[in-house]
Amino acid sequence: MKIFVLNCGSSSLKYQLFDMQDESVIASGKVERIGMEDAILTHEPTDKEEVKLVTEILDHTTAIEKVFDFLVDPKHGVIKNVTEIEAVGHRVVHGGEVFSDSVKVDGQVKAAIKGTFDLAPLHNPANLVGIEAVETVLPNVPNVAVFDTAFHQTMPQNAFMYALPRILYKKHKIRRYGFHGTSHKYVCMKAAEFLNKPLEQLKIVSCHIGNGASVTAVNKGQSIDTSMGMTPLEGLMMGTRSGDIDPAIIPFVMDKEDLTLNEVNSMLNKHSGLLGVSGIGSDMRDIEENMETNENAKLAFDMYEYRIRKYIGAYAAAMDGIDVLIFTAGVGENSNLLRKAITDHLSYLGVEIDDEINNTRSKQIRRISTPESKVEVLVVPTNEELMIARDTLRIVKSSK
Ligand SMILES: Nc1ncnc2c1ncn2[C@@H]1O[C@H](COP(=O)(O)OP(=O)(O)O)[C@@H](O)[C@H]1O
Ligand SMILES: CC(=O)OP(=O)(O)O
Ligand SMILES: [Mg+2]
Repeated sequence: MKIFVLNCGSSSLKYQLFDMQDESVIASGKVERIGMEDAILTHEPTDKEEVKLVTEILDHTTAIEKVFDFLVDPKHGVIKNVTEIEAVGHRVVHGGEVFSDSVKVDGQVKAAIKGTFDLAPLHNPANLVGIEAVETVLPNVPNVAVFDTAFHQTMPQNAFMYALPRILYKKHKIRRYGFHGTSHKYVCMKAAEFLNKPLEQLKIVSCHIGNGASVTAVNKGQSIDTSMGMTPLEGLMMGTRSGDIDPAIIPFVMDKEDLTLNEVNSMLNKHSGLLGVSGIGSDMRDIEENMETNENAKLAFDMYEYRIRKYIGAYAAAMDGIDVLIFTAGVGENSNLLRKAITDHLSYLGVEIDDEINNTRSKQIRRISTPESKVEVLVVPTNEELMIARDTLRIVKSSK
């Protein structure tokens, strides 16, 4: 069965086409700058040459039509007809309290996704547009929604409630939800497999450190706490997001700088984090390159690392110990410097890493701790798209 996976952002989309017989990727790609005259579509067929198209793409439906054109293109295509696609899986960032598992999309599901627009204004509208665009282009194919929040629905109340007046939870569902669940779930499963131990026996701290970043405490296979909250802004310092701050700063800055709600939201989500502190950029590679000579870059790195380390300590406390520490996503998989800086300060937990292995680049799952280390420290490449494809297959099969 061929399954198409779509991850729609507000101005971009990423896709992968899988052959589920052996879970191989037939093609992948992305469309950036949707809404502009010079949008960029990059299509990467596994067995053919990559192709880039710069053209006007004003909305997601057009973007998806163009992607499907490439999938069947005589030169760059990988399938004869789009009808070969039997199901489509969508990353939906916010599932609110309604969804604790992936679901087949119908009118009710779409209404529920709409109902969470307020909780994830940057992500969910784009995700729904993606679903509706596929419905237009492939009207008879089942769509499955896979939620970032689903894995965290096992969090206990003491972890997910904010110490705010209770009425706000009742009226507006203001609580912590957590994100990157698909990734945290995948890497924990992979780690247990790699260690040849049942997931149900492990206390895992999973660090998904990408552009967006979150740490999750996974006890016996279940998420019991995570650093992101009602929105993907809480917790760690990120590429452009502030993470935890004193909430009193918001009205203070609005008053002093005469900022509107939109402006302060944009400051916290798009102009803070590594970018805001370093003044250089949001990409960890740029921070690392400048860290020796630029003290703001050094400070940004130190703050970033310190926050992750504090959350690891907090989650060791939450689970009364830790057996496995996982690093994943763009920064977590690639930055040996960051992993070293964090783990050097975890000796109180019995963490010890092998510098040589940590410094070796690889795309494979690997152990970077020494045989003496009391905690297994692993680098696990994440694969949210594969997880979405698997869930899509499971849901489509079970609904037949
Ligand atoms: N070699 C590297 N060293 C340090 N950071 C890296 C390296 N390669 C990629 N990154 C970081 O990974 C980030 C992207 O991570 P990714 O998980 O792809 O994010 P997202 O899915 O949220 O866009 C980039 O912003 C960059 O900072
Ligand atoms: C939820 C979230 O932060 O996603 P991303 O890392 O893709 O920005
Ligand atoms: Mg990501």
